[in-house]
Amino acid sequence: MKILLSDAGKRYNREWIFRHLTYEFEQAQAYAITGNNGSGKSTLLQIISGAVQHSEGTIQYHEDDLIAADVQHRFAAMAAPYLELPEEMTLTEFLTFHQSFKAFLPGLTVKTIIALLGLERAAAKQIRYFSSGMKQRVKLAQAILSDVPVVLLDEPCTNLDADGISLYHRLINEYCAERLVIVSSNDEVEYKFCNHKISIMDYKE
Ligand SMILES: Nc1ncnc2c1ncn2[C@@H]1O[C@H](COP(=O)(O)OP(=O)(O)OP(=O)(O)O)[C@@H](O)[C@H]1O
Repeated sequence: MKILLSDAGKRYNREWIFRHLTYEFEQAQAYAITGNNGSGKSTLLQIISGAVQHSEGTIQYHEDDLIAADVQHRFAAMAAPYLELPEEMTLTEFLTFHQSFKAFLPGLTVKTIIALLGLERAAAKQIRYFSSGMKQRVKLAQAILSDVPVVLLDEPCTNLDADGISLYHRLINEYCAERLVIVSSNDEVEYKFCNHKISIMDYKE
């Protein structure tokens, strides 16, 4: 799996958020997108995920051949503070539902994932009653444990306590070595495992 950005740019109204971004993301590598608040890190990650449309240039996913733009989303999973969980579902219902359209990594079941997250006692609780840190653990699990080659993480340690941060590092170490991981963050705790760093500030006009 490769993601190729060629002369990519994004403009909101008259303001270019970034421009002339040419970059190759490769399998089994981890990338950090860094930059000041409001510089465009989340925007770039959402463009890579396909959730936001870029204004110029191209974003291509390749796996042997070029992957059509309308099916790129099948190859990536994302966790972000602004992506909501279905509040009315219980944790078990949500993970079962998720699995019906995006399988989890081989060997993982809804039950083992709940145990991995340390959320056994909340398995039958509606997500609306979860704390912000509990929700963040669930978001990380659905992104990192989905059976997809590309994992996109926006501010992955938002709302996590020390145990939650250890869980995050454990999930990365155990499940991400062979995948293409991109983290958008300003906090080294979130991206210290990344072996490539992209500063969005280098792609301002
Ligand atoms: N839908 C939108 N319409 C107009 N402007 C937007 C929109 N979304 C984001 N922006 C602007 O794009 C810029 C980049 O925002 P973005 O959220 O990508 O920054 P960021 O680097 O992730 O910030 P932070 O570190 O605070 O999370 C900001 O100036 C923001 O106001």
